[in-house]
Amino acid sequence: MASTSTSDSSGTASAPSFSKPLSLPLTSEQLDEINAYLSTLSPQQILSWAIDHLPNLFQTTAFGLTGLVAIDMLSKLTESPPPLIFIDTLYHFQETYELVQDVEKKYGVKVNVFKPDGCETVQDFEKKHGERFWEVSEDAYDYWVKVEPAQRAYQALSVKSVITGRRASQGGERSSIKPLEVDSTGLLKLNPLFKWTFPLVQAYIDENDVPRNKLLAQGYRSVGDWHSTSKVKEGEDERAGRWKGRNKTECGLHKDYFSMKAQATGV
Ligand SMILES: Nc1ncnc2c1ncn2[C@@H]1O[C@H](COP(=O)(O)OS(=O)(=O)O)[C@@H](OP(=O)(O)O)[C@H]1O
Repeated sequence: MASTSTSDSSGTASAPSFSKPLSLPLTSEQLDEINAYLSTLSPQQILSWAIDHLPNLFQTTAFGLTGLVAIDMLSKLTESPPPLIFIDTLYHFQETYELVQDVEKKYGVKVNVFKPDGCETVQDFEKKHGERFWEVSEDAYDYWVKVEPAQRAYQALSVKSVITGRRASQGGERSSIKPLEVDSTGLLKLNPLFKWTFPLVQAYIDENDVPRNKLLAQGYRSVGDWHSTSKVKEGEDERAGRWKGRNKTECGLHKDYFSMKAQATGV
């Protein structure tokens, strides 16, 4: 797949012209070229480019503020925004489940919900894995509540590309995040707000009256499972309330699938 580049009159931005949708797999040169271009764009422009270029595109979201900004932007860019994927770990706060309904109602977008394998309720999950399984093995817990259901979702829906809500200013492993990534399974991951800071995200949410998690008004900032999410103090990092006091900053969804699977299943 050859690409041609076009420069505007100022000579600053160079738009690689790839097939629509992109044909996969991308070479590392193509990925670099795309990232160099996307890095010059606004989140809305990145999302428009994604709608045109990314095959079988979905948005994976836990309805965090960043994902909500993307949902709102997409609703203003296209009549048929990418469908959503929500991995229901069964341990979300009630307020998160209410937010899912608020978003469905306001935007009329389809939410594909995937739960841990063979489980409809927490009781089902605890029958299989025991109570407080996250205290037994964090990695195995992450695999069975998020990584495996996500992989099942991608296969069931023939997903080739997802929009995520990760940003560089969230720090840790995200500090050097690029607009477009290819994971070890070949899935394309687009991070349209990779450059935005928390205040920018918050201002967009307020200015556009985007529905948000009611827990935010109580001092929470980043919301995951109830047993690993706490409030943050003024001046603390936005993700400081996730796995507080533990040496952990990621839920496994954005780690290498094959090593997560091997750790949890031995295969
Ligand atoms: N449960 C679930 N279902 C679907 N997608 C999910 C889920 N958890 C995380 N994500 C995706 O990862 C983005 C970052 O989430 P977080 O900052 O909460 O971190 S973490 O992934 O939980 O470690 C998150 O961004 P948002 O869209 O802002 O929520 C999603 O793109």
